[in-house]
Amino acid sequence: MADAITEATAKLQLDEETGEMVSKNELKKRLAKRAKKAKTAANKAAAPPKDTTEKESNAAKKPKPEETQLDPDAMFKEGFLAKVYDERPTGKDTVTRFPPEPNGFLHLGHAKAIAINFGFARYHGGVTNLRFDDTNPEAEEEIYFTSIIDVVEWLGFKPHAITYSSDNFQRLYDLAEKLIQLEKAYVCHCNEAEIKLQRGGEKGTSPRYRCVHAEQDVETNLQKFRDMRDGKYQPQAAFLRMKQDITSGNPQNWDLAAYRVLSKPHHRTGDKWIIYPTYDFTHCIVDSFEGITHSLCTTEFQQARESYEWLNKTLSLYEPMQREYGRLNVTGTIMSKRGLKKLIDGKYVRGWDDPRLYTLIALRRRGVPPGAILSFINELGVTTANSLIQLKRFEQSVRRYLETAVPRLMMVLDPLPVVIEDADSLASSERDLNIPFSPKNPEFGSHPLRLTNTVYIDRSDYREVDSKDYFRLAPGKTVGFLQMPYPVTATSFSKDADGKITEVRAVFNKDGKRPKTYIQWVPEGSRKVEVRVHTALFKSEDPASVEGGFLNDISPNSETVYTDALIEPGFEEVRRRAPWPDTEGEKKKAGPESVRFQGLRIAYFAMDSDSTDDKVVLNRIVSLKEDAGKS
Ligand SMILES: Nc1ncnc2c1ncn2[C@@H]1O[C@H](COP(=O)(O)OP(=O)(O)OP(=O)(O)O)[C@@H](O)[C@H]1O
Ligand SMILES: NC(=O)CC[C@H](N)C(=O)O
Repeated sequence: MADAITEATAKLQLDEETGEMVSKNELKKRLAKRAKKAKTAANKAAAPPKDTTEKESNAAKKPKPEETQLDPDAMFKEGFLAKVYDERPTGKDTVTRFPPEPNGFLHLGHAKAIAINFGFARYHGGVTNLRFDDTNPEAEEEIYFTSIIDVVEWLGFKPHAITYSSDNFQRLYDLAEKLIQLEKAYVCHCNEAEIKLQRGGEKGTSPRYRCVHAEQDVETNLQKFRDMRDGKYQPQAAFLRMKQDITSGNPQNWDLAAYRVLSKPHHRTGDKWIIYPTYDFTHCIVDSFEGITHSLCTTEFQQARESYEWLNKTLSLYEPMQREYGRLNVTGTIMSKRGLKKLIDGKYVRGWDDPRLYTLIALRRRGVPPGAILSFINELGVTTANSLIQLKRFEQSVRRYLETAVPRLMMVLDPLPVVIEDADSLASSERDLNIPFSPKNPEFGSHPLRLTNTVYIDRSDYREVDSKDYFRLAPGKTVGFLQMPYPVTATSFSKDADGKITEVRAVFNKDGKRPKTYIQWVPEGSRKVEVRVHTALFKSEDPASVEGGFLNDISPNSETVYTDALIEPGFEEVRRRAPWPDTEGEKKKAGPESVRFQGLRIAYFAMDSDSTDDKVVLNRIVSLKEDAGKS
């Protein structure tokens, strides 16, 4: 009997509706029963809600997670990115770049750009540069540089070179002079209102025209441009404009700015320069300098492709190919830098890396593995359409990834002692348990666990008054305790003056049937940990459009802290053996968040950066089932 139970518990599955571990057969029975019930309900309804019935019966035969894992290179093998490659099949000579502006922390959307640019080159045997697009000294700070490099590596990518647009300031300047000499650029002194009129007025519908400055000769333009460089103009008093094609239907051809006076010291070039090249002037040229074969960016740059191509062609430079993919946006959160800053300054969250945010440093702190982020992006696929994804879809991907990637441990959030009165009757082999870290994968190994006379279960798994639809522990009731040799029957309980149950007493049921339901427990001497369970920070799907702004949409209880949770001793080994899983990006530098595990019947957890050697703080990465814990 004892062996049979220990063996059987290894094969238990989670009943997502009740949160219990049950045998495969029992789960099948329950699902079939629920499907039948749903079907009857559906048939009874006036308009037959066919969808519901289908959904329910689909739930009963959900494919196993392994069966739904996608080829990690799927997004490069077919669809948009495969077509882009076919236009220019460069093989091992493929060179891409990921070009963030170092003016904030990267967010989940950027992970798509990283996965695409680095993944595309890697898939074709080429390389990728991490390029800091640092042409705007007004917003850049050192901390962003370090954090961006860290995040790229954490996602498992190695930049071929880390480059800076600013390293090219001299070459860019020389090319600007060349453009003037080619009569394709002029120094303009118009103000914003005048420029707007030249570009067709407020609606862009009145006739477009060039200002007098466009008529200046090369010498005048060169002199004025040098004067800009030498500090003879205040910001806004002069700027260099490209002479493109104002008759074109594309605003990106309407004599865009190439250089402006900013008079701000730059974090790399100091006060060497007071004029700075614009994005439109810089990006295509630096792509060309770096020999980029495929310059992949988001669709808001589609119109800019014309000026991108025009400039390299006009300057007779090597021409990279720009192609555009859809942005990744997620609902129910804020990702803009300004929005995040408000949340942080207002102390609504713990910082830029608060586990409730969707910056990549926050997802990392929360414990989301880099591989889960990459597989989420791969699953979404890449097209030219922008995608608006619900957070629960992201969480579903993370959950699916974690299911086979991390070990399982028993823990209780709100411990309730259970004294097993006949525990001393056990043989020592029944007390010294050996628990596998994974029910399926023997490579995860196992750890010893000693069954003590008093164990702790979660308070929510005990009820003072039993009922028919309740399957866990109650007076006189028997349930399985995961991995224990015998089922346990509750005999009595005690309460304190406030009516709170303080202790349950129980005995083994050595001759009983195999129980249908199993709950988790931890032995005496388990480690006390603080557990933080976060739910969505915002109440609505679209916080930005809530009246009065997104601060009015903040959920009052997005963080629950359990200060007295207990985790079984197997945790120490899980901690020692981190990272879980052992991926490229975490091998080199595994932070506390790489200590990940499934807390049986509760959720997936990771260690928080607030942890010390003595005090362990855990974050919930994601629940075991959709919507659990949502307020
Ligand atoms: N939501 C997104 N989905 C996919 N790619 C993105 C997204 N946001 C930015 N990128 C891409 O990441 C690269 C570097 O981004 P950069 O920091 O310059 O972007 P950004 O547009 O300023 O981002 P944000 O304003 O959202 O912080 C660019 O190629 C950009 O197109
Ligand atoms: N072409 C691009 O990928 C754009 C990158 C650039 N740093 C930006 O503004 O967003």
